[in-house]
Amino acid sequence: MAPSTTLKGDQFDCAQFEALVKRRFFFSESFEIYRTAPNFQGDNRGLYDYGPPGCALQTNIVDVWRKHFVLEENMLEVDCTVITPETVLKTSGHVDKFADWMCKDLAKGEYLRADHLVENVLQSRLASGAKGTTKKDPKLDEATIKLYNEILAQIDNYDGPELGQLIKEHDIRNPDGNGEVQPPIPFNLMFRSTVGPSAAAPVYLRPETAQGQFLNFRKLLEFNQGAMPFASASIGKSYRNEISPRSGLLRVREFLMAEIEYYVDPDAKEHERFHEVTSLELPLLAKQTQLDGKTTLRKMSIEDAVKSKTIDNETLGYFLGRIMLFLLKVGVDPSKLRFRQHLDNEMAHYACDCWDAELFTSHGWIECVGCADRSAYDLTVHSNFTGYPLTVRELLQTGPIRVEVWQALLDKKLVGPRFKRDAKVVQDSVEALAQPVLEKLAADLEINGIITLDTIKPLADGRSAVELSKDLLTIKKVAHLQTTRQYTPNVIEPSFGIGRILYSVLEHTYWHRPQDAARAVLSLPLAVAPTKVLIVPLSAQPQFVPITRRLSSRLRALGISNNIDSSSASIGKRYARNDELGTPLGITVDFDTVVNGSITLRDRDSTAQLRGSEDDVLKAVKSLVGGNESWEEIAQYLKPFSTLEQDES
Ligand SMILES: Nc1ncnc2c1ncn2[C@@H]1O[C@H](COP(=O)(O)OP(=O)(O)OP(=O)(O)O)[C@@H](O)[C@H]1O
Repeated sequence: MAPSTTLKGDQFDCAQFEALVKRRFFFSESFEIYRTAPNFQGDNRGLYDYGPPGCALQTNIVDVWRKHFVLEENMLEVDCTVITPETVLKTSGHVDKFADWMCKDLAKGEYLRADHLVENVLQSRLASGAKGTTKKDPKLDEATIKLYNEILAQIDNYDGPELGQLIKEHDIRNPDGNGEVQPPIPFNLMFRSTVGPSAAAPVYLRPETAQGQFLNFRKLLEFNQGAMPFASASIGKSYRNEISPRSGLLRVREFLMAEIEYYVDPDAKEHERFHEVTSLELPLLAKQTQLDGKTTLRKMSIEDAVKSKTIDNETLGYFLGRIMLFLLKVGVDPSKLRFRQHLDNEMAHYACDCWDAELFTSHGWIECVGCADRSAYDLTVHSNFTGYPLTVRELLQTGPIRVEVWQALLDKKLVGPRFKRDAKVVQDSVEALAQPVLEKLAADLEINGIITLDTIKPLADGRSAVELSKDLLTIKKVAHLQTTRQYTPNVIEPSFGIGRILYSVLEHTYWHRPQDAARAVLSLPLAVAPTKVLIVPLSAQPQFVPITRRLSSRLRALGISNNIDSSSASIGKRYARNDELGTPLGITVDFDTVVNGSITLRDRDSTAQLRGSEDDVLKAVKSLVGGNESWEEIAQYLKPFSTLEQDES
């Protein structure tokens, strides 16, 4: 796709940008040197390694994320396993439904993601057909342009058969070779394996961190002393066997996710900190706008969006606001951010509203954060399958009320002698049964006279189920005065793809100096820049060595990452190299330093320089890194300096 991002008034140059990322080793393809090795059978598409600046940038983005969400909101962080039993993902719906529609080009033996195929072909027809210079690309008429734009505006709304219809109707072919493609079929995106030498137990690599959080809900609620609402959070790798990963870090098969699950009473989706975000203006692309075939953004305050029900509820609105603040903090360009509402077909069947934070890059608009109201779906299905209540019990505000509930009673005189050491486990397993499970078991017991109950812990002989007959167990409806209310929380889930954010930030902060297209800069914010300070001695003179070492050690003691560049390159070249790495500050040590101890501080973006004593400059650096003072403020106590500026060219 043609690059159309503009930065600081210049045309974004995709090739130059990619060369920088590679040259400075932010990231690169995994197993790269094997690609050309003889008989290499592997497929390394969608797999990437991060180099030193990429690692540091990722760590810093995650660090800002943790402070912005986990610490700021007292979220309960968990770290769960990647390897997940099939049963868990069958229950969550992933085994049956976590699939994309795929077309095969039989002639080429290529697999293509159906929605991406339609999107790419129509977009390139629009791009070349607007000019209509060749026979192959005749000028498109107004009606076709309108139709293509309408299809593109709701491309995520089509299911497989509908995509198949579009492919047929518009004669869409594989752009690589122009071959016809087969009708779309679903392809499950999860990587499957087995555990243990017997290979009997099927497992998957998790496609999201969410399920591990849901399964620990009960323990998290207890940890939180039963108080609602609350959030859990998790940062970890997820795996998706993408059909055709082609857009670098944006579509990979292994990626770092940071996910929040906010558990809230379904009848009270207000948020106590909503007032903090009400006046924030979000660039919204609502469902109706897309259905009208348009992509016009509407700026709306969060307060108005929630009031008008454009955004379903306060909690969802609150998180969209917090997501925007986070993205801006790590360096996203606000003019390249939008929140797009999911269309009905695109949204999971259980979700009631869903918005994606999308960032504009040279690959078009890319979803970087999904924010969905998943209702009570996940906790309910896991609870129903396991019989383990994933619910909340709260005192009724209205006082006691009379209700009918299912009650299970074990005959204590019989249970002890029959189950001996296992009697307590059996008793606890019966008590853990949720109401819908009890209702079903009551019917089974009535019909069969016996039921099989999965126990919450293994029994002494290793089994994990017992049979209970009518003489032992009675399940009946009883009336009682209810003083508490039990409900399954709804879950609001902001889900971040760290790699997509990192890549977009690199694109958004990339530009080059107007006087020289070869001098590229990454204006990464101080908070996420891989290295905060570059220390450069004017030359390789030995007298500078103890000074640069001391400066480095003092900065380390302040917790500020730094790097000494005492290579023989000119000072301008050394600064240029570090501008490409996004290093925001530079300290220069020169002959005056040896005489009077003064050093120079350079600002990456403006190349402005200030001079002062070592103590004053380090104080200024600490202030800048901590976000306590701006460049203009430190200029009040440091002196302007310009001599070195000429050396930079
Ligand atoms: N293949 C991938 N590579 C990198 N990041 C991804 C990938 N798939 C998902 N993500 C990230 O995880 C986040 C949450 O995942 P979600 O399931 O909502 O994505 P998705 O809707 O499947 O994405 P897409 O439609 O682009 O495939 C996304 O917003 C994105 O940042």
